[in-house]
Amino acid sequence: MSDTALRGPVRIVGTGLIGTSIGLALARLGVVVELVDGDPDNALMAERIGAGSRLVQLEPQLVVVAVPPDHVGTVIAEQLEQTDAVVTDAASVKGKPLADAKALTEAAGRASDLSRYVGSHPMAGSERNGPLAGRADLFEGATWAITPHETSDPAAVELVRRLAEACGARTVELSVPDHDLAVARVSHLPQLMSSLAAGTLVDAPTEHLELSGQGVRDVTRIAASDPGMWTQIVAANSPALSGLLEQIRDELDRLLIALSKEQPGSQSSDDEVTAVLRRGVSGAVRVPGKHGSPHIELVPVLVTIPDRPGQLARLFADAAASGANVEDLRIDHSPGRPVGEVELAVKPASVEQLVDVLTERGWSVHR
Ligand SMILES: NC(=O)C1=CN([C@@H]2O[C@H](COP(=O)(O)OP(=O)(O)OC[C@H]3O[C@@H](n4cnc5c(N)ncnc54)[C@H](O)[C@@H]3O)[C@@H](O)[C@H]2O)C=CC1
Ligand SMILES: O=C(O)C(=O)Cc1ccc(O)cc1
Repeated sequence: MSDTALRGPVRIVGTGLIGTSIGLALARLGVVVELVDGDPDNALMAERIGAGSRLVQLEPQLVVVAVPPDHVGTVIAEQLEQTDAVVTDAASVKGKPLADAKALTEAAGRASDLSRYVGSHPMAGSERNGPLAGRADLFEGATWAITPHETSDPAAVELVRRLAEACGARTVELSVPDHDLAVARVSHLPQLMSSLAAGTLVDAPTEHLELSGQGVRDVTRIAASDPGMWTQIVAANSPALSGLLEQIRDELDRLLIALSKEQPGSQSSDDEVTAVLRRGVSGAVRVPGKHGSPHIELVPVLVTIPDRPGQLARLFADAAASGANVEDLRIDHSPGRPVGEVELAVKPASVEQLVDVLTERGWSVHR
């Protein structure tokens, strides 16, 4: 294999959130996309929303496996056997699919097929699943990990890189074990922490929940993710995750001991709490900013907006008129309340100008 241009056809096996999003991104570039799914309704739905076609007569150049982690290795081995295509997958964990595919190809006496397989993992998604959650721009500006193994053909690696770039992502190449350690930290542990925090709300009285603000919404958003899928991800990455969970357990133990031994407010109990909070600040500033760029300090500017049609459009027009670039945006709106709160995040140099222009134009602004 020497031609590494992405020409298609691309066969997508698993037309849920990720498969459909990849199909939509490629189809809009004119690449022929074939859609395959164990659930015929999902393939039909993906076809209807323009992610490709269920019937493509041509042999695929590339197969993308986007099924739940437990099934990925089997589908990779099947596709390596049934086609001459390069095969990649999108699974959230890379060690288990590779081990499963390796065992199956070796058992079939076809170990050399594995040179056409290169693992990959788009680092974008959502707490929703299924084809209707798919979006052509899901991977725009996202990072996409590429995880070649020992016998991956360099030309196959290049083709998978072209796939990620065609979807608008920037690629990062790393080994399979490194990938699994990294995602344990930046994705799998955060998922479990979100689920644990949200779990404490199950029995909370309604009047407690009514006090919910943006903090609890941020922390619990991904707790709504599919438990079936995440059980598979967590099980497949258990060694890397166990180490991190032990670290958290030790910190929780120290915190609990400090809180139980001391009267609240006493010096050593406060020191332990402050240490936990300070470590959190130091960790949070290390999370890179959007598009994989280094973290930049942004300043939130809060604007109260009336809950009436057209108010957001007017706010954005006024923000644009100030010359400030809105780097990030959050809307906090509780149903039933007559106003919402919009947080515009801007670079420090733009704050003054933004606040002045919005105030002049009658907005209620606070920092
Ligand atoms: N949900 C997310 O945010 C992200 C998920 N991923 C990974 O992408 C993969 C797909 O995840 P989603 O799209 O979220 O799941 P999904 O649940 O939306 O879609 C999975 C699809 O695979 C189909 N499927 C299941 N087993 C199959 C088989 N053996 N053969 C053919 N089709 C089969 C299902 O019918 C379904 O349509 C998973 O491996 C996941 O770890 C990667 C990045 C982000
Ligand atoms: O919704 C979010 O913020 C996510 O982080 C989605 C996500 C889920 C699983 C992955 O393997 C990668 C990304």
